[in-house]
Amino acid sequence: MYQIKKITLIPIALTMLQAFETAHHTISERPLTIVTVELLNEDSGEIAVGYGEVQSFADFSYTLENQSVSREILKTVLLPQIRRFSFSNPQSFSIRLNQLTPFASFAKAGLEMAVWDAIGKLTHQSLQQMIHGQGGTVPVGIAVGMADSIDEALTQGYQRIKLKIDAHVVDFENLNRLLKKYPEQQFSIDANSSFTDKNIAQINRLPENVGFIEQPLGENDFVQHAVLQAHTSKIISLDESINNLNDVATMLKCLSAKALTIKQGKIGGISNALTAIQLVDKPWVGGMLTSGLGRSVDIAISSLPKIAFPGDISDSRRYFERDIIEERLRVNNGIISVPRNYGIGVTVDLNAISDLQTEQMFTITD
Ligand SMILES: O=C(O)CCC(=O)c1ccccc1C(=O)O
Ligand SMILES: [Mg+2]
Repeated sequence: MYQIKKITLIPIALTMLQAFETAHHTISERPLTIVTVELLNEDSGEIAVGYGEVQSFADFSYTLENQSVSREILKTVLLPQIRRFSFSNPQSFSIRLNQLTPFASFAKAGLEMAVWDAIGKLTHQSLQQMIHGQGGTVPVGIAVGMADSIDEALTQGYQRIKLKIDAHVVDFENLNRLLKKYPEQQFSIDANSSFTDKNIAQINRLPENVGFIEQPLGENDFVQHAVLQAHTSKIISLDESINNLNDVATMLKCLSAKALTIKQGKIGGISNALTAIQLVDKPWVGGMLTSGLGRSVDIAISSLPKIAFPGDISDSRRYFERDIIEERLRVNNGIISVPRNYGIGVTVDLNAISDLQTEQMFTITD
């Protein structure tokens, strides 16, 4: 059995090399809360430190749980309870977290990520081994913000290019012309809820090389998405609509979409993500402008055999002036290596974390 001895929460902010523009907002600074968990293996007496990150954003435009809400729930609801937890694996830890509150998926995910990392280190297994992923590499895609050009994505051989669009302002003829210029290149479109049900014709006119459309309609529009999915041959993937496993159940019951954007940081953690992957037809791993730590988790999840499309996992040099891991996650011709070391498999750069810290650290001990 495992027991938590100490937890720290460290608010940090990564500086984007280039602002990332979506239909919701423009992100130039990426706040994260780093979670460290000191975990005791009660049988061996051994202790390991695991690292996780809370991936909510600064504001409410993408999801209601933002960084300050995540931290408040961690401090007042989750941490006081889990001090007394004793558990035998990450899955049972996740079940206990889900029982504490159906909300705070980002907060629970950050904590659970650190527990997976620590247990991997204590049991000498990589995250990929723990979750039964396969293969030394995975194919990856890149998300291109609305202000960015696609040239970098094309020259680097990404196996899917995700174009962020705002349906209110995009010129669909130009978009289709651009997409048809590269018939061999796989694309996806992320509308971030900017379509309405009046856009069905535009969706149906998108060329063949658009593999799927992410979150065309609003976060709560399960029924409207179902109507849309029934009237288009294109695959719809839900992102903003899915914040926990209940949302996955709703999506399946309503037939809202054929695909699901898996974001472990937003669905309550790795265990919940694995459950969602088993339940849906076409799961794939979406990005959250995460640090190298979260990106390494995404790579391991992408190596599961059921993953249907290349994930939003671009090179770790792409986004930030300074990252918080020592390794570079290098994309070569649209593929990336799966970290092999114990736990999440990367070395956290503690100097970077301390230099990027924005607010006081919070600590609890048993
Ligand atoms: O990390 C990435 O490469 C994907 C970026 C991305 O599309 C995104 C980034 C921040 C918030 C939401 C989204 C999204 O998928 O909608
Ligand atoms: Mg999205």
